[in-house]
Amino acid sequence: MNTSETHVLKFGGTSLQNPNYIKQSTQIVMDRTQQAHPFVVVSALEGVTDALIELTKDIGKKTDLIETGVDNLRQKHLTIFDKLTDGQHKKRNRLDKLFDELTQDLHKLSLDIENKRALKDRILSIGERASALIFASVLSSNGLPAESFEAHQFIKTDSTFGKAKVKQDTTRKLIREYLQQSKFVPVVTGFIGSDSQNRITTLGRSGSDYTAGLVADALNADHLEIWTDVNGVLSADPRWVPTAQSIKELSFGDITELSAHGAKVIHPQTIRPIQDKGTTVLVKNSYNPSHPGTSITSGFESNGALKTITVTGPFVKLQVDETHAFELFSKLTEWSEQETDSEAVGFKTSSEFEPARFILRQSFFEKVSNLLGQWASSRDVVLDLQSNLFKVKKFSNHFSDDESLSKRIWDLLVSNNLQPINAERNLDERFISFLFDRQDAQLAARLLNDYLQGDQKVIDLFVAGTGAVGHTLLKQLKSLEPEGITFRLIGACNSRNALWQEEGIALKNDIDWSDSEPTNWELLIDKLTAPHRNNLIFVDATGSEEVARLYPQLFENGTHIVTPSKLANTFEQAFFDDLQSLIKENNTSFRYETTAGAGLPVISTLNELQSAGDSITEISGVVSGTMTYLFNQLEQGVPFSEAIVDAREKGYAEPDPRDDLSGEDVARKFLTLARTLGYKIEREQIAVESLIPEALRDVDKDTFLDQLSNYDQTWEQRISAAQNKGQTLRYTGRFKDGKVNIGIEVLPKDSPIGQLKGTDNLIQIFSDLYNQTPLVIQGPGAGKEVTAAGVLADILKTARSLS
Ligand SMILES: NC(=O)C1=CN([C@@H]2O[C@H](COP(=O)(O)OP(=O)(O)OC[C@H]3O[C@@H](n4cnc5c(N)ncnc54)[C@H](O)[C@@H]3O)[C@@H](O)[C@H]2O)C=CC1
Ligand SMILES: N[C@@H](CC=O)C(=O)O
Repeated sequence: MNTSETHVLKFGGTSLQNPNYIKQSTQIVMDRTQQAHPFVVVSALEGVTDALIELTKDIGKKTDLIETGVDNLRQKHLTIFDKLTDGQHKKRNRLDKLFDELTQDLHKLSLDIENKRALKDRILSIGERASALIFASVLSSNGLPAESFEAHQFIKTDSTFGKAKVKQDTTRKLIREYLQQSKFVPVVTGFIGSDSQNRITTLGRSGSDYTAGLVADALNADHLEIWTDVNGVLSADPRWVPTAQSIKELSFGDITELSAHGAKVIHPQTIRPIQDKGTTVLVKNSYNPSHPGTSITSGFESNGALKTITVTGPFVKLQVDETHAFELFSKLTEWSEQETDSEAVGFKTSSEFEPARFILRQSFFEKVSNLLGQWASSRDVVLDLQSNLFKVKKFSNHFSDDESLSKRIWDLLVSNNLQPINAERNLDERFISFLFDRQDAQLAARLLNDYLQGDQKVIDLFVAGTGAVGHTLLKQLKSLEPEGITFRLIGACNSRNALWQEEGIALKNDIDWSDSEPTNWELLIDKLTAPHRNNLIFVDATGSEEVARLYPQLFENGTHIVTPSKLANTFEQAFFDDLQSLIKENNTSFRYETTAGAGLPVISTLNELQSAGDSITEISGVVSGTMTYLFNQLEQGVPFSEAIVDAREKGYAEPDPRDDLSGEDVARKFLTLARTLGYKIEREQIAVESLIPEALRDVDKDTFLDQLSNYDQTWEQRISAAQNKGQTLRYTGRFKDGKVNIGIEVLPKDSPIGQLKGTDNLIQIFSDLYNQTPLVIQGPGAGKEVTAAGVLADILKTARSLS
C-alpha cells in the first residue's frame, strides 16, 4: 500500500445497490492502494434505511410483520455476503447476529419500554453496520486486508436522536486513536455516532457524507471522494432536467450556497470540518467511474456565476382578500414557529386592492390545514387554494450588475408561453424564482438550464427500436458527454411500447416503460412532426418497413434521420429518389453508415472518394457478418441450424435471420452502395444465391428454424469437401459495370477472404485512383456494439452539423 497520501472514499447506497456495484466499489478501493492509504466510509445498502424506517412505523400494530421484515433484510445481506466473499465465518456470524439484534430492538419498540427515539436510532444503525461488515469482508476476500469499524465507538455526539450534533474535538481525537493504528484498510459505518451514555445516535440527512468529512478532518486527509449515482454535482436535478450537466469545479462556498437554495448536492456539513485544510473533495459517479466528476476546492473562484437551476416543492398557493391578510399572516407565523424550514411560509402582496398571496410548503400546509379551515370558516373567509406547485430558482451574483439577465430569463419564459403563478426576486438580488405547476416547472427548469449552459447545443433524439442495436445505443449514449452538445431523448419505442417525455427520458440502465403507451405510429408521427420541433434526430433501429416508409414525412418536417436499417434505401428506386429530393429541399440530413459493414467506414469512404473527384469502378468482397460467422462455425463442426440461432442470439443476424440466409441482407447492402454512387438499380435486377432450402422458402419463421436442422448434414458435407482441398466457403458480392452478383464462393482457405474470422467483412474498392490494388476495409461487420457505436458516430456527426 502506498501511504504517502491519505484518501477518504465514501460510498453511498446507490454505489452499493447490488453485488456488481459493491464489487466495483471495492475495486476502486483496491486500485487506490497504489496511490494512497484509503479509508472507507459506507452508507447502508440501497433501500435498507428506508426498509428499516418502514419497519419502525406503527410497530405496535404490526408485530407479526417483524419476523418477515427482518428475515428479508437478513437474507438480502447474507446472500450478498455469500456471493462476494470467500466465506469468512466469524464475520458472517456477526452479520447474522446484527439481525437478531434488530428483531429484539423492534420488539422492544413495539412494547414501548425504552426511549423510543434512542431505540429508533439503534435500529437505523443496522444498515450501515451491516454494509461496513460486507464491504470489509469483500476487500479481505480479494486480498486487501480490511477491518470494519462501527463509528459510534469514536464519533461522539449530544443526545439529539435523529439529528445528533457532533462533539468535534473529542471525535477528532478518538478517530485518530481508532483508525490511525489500524494495520488494515478501515471501513467505517457512516451516519452513526453515540452520546455520552454510549447510546447510538444518527447524524441526520447526508449523515454518511458528514462522517466522511469528520474522518477526513481527523486524519488530515489529502483527498475526500464522495461516490454517488450521477456525474458529480449537476447544473440541476436530473429528475427535473434530464439535460443537466455536470459542473467541473466548485468552491466550498458554492456548495453551501447551492444547498441553501435547495440543490441536492453534498451537505455543507460534509465539508465544514475540512474547509480550511486544503483537502480536495471530488464527487464521482460509481456508474461511470471514468467520468471526472466535480472537484470542490477552497481556492476555486466561480464568482457567483454558477450555471445552476434548482426546483423545490411542492408548495401551496393560498389567496385571501386583503382585509384578512394581516391576521392570517400572524396566524401562519404563529403556527410555523417550530418549523426549521425557511420556506414553510412565504407572503406576497402586490397592492392593497389585490388579494394577498401566501406560498406555503405543502407539508406545512397539510399539518395546519384543519386549523386553517377552522380559522376561515369562523370568519366566513374564502380561501383560494392551488396545490402541487414548484419553485424554479436561478441564483446568481449577476442579477445586480447585469439587469439584462433577468429580462432575458423573462423573455425566454414568455416566448415559450410559460406564465408563472408567482415570481420573486430576493432583496439582495441574488436569486430569481418562479412558481409553476409541475408540468410548467419541468419545462421552465429545462429551458433555463439549457439557456444558461449557453454554449451547449440541445439536440432532441427519438429512438425507434430498442432491440440489440437500439438498446446498446441507449447504453452508449448514457455514458457520452460530447463537448458542447446535450442530447435529450424525447421518446423511444419498440413494437409494443412507446414512451414520450418532452422534457427528456432519463438515461439510466434501462428505459422505465411504466408510463408508456402502446406503439401507434399515427400518434407518434403527429408528435414527431409538431410545428415547434427543432434539431430533432430520428433514429430508426427497427428494421421495420412501416417505420422506413415514414421517412418522407419526417424529412418534410425538417427531421434528421440516422439509421442502421437498410430498408428505406432499398425500396423501389422512386422512393430512394424521393428521399434525396426531400433531404435537399428541407435541408435535412440522412446518415446510414451502418447499413453496410456495420461500424466500418464504407459509405463515408465512398462519399469522400467521390467528392474528391475519384470514380469508383468496382466494389466487391464480404459484407455479411452473419455469413462469415456461419461458415467459420461450420468449419469448426458446429451444425448449420445451431450456428444461425447462435448468430441471432449474439445480435449478428437480422431481426428475421432468413434475411441473412436468403442473401437479401447482402443484396440490400450492395443496392445501397450502388445507389449511393448514383446508380439507378431496382432490387429485382440483382441476382442472389439463397442459402434457404427450396422447401423452406414459404414457411413461417418458427417452422423455418424448427426444420433447419434437416439440412445440417448437407452443409457438413459441403464444408468438409472444401476443407479437404484446402478451401473454404464464403458469401461474397461484386458490383461492377452497374451490375451486382451475389453468392457462395469456394476460396483458398489461406486467401485474404478465406481467412476472415468472427463477423469480419472485407470490402475492396477499385477506383480510378485505386486501380491496381484496391482500397480495402476490413473488420467486424455485424454485432450490436459495433453497430450501435457506428450509429452513435452518425448521430454525433449530425448533431455537430446543426446550429
Ligand atoms: N445487429 C447488427 O449487427 C446490425 C443490425 N443492423 C440493422 O439494425 C436494425 C435493428 O437490428 P437489431 O437491433 O439487431 O434487431 P432487433 O430485432 O434486436 O430489434 C428490433 C427492434 O425494433 C422494434 N420494432 C420492430 N418493428 C417495429 C415497429 N413497427 N415499430 C416500433 N418498433 C419496432 C422491435 O420491437 C425491437 O425493439 C435492423 O434494421 C438491422 O438490419 C445494421 C447493422 C448491423
Ligand atoms: N445481419 C447483418 C448485420 C449487419 O448488417 C450481418 O450479419 O452482416
